[in-house]
Amino acid sequence: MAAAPYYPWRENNRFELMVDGHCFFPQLIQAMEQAQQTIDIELYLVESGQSFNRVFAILAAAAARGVRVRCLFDGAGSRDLGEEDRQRLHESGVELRFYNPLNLWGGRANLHRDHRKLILVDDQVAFIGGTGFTDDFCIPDEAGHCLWHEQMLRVEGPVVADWVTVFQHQWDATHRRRGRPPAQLHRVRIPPRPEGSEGLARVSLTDGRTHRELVQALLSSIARAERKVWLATPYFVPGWRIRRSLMRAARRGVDVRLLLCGEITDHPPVRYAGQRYYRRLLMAGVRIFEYQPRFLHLKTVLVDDWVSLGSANFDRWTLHWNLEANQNIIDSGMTRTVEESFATDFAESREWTLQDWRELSWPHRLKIRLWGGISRSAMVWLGIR
Ligand SMILES: O=P(O)(O)OC[C@H](O)CO
Repeated sequence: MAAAPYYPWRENNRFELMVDGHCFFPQLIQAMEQAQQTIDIELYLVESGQSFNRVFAILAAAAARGVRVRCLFDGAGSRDLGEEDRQRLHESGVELRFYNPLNLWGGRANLHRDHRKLILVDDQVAFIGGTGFTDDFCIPDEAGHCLWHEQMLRVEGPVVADWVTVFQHQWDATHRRRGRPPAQLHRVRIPPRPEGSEGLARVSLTDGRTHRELVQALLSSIARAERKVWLATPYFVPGWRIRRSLMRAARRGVDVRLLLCGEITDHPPVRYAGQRYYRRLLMAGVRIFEYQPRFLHLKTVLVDDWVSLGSANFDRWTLHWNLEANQNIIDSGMTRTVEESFATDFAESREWTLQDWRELSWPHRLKIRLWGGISRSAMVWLGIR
């Protein structure tokens, strides 16, 4: 059995947190414009539109000046990337691969998705986070806001070499997809927390078929939490282990807060399905905030001074099926920045109380029961624990 990938902590890295498309999209564009050797992109959501047109122009120009440009897009997440756009990528010299294209006869195999979001430039700079190349993420409205509230991380330093390995591995694996070995889940040894508090970074992954190291790392951090566990996700349907660890931490006095989406969401049923956990979480002392201004799409966790940011929603569904990638960080500057970002978002959120739960309207309760029941049945039917 092939060993699951294992990435140690690396020292001397530099980070920059970029909040929302109006901030990170121009930086992504600029980095790709300046590429001299390689641009490697692994993304879930990619669709035709203004943002793709801008990216295409940069990639085509890069390929024309001799930069090796590789795009690995998920076959489902990129279904709205038009045929013309695919064609012009090919024609401009960009190497293009699709992870697990949807197949009418594929059955459950269609559910395995590459959900990672990773952009590498010259093997020197990595961008990791939750974005795709869609207008909702990248193109601001007249008020200067992008519809989806998102974070991306710019990383430089030794850990980038690990991201290069991650991309290369998936690029090769996608090419020889046929005849994959059967799924076999195993535990991965989590490297111990290193000494120090600056510039430390580690690649953390899940491959739903073989390992969920990213979740193991989260659970082990929460189990050791002393002060705070703040977790942001747009799709909050976690498994019982994560719910239990959050409640245990809250009961022992840790400040546990969830930052979730409010009514502005692309999947209202998922929000209702997750709300069925609110009562027990609130009773355990977990504070729940629903972000109001826009669609909150962040996937960020802060446990004391440990930060994890990337593609993982920590919901049962995607952890079971997907490839996910997060950057785990210990760095005092990043801790402060992430803390401030959470504080800003909490201030723009509605906080739930047990009183709110008791006073919920019956139509709302009905939706929670309906979508909660459907979600539970789907998990049982698909054998998701
Ligand atoms: O899967 P995410 O978290 O990248 O979000 C994309 C949505 O699934 C699109 O509906």
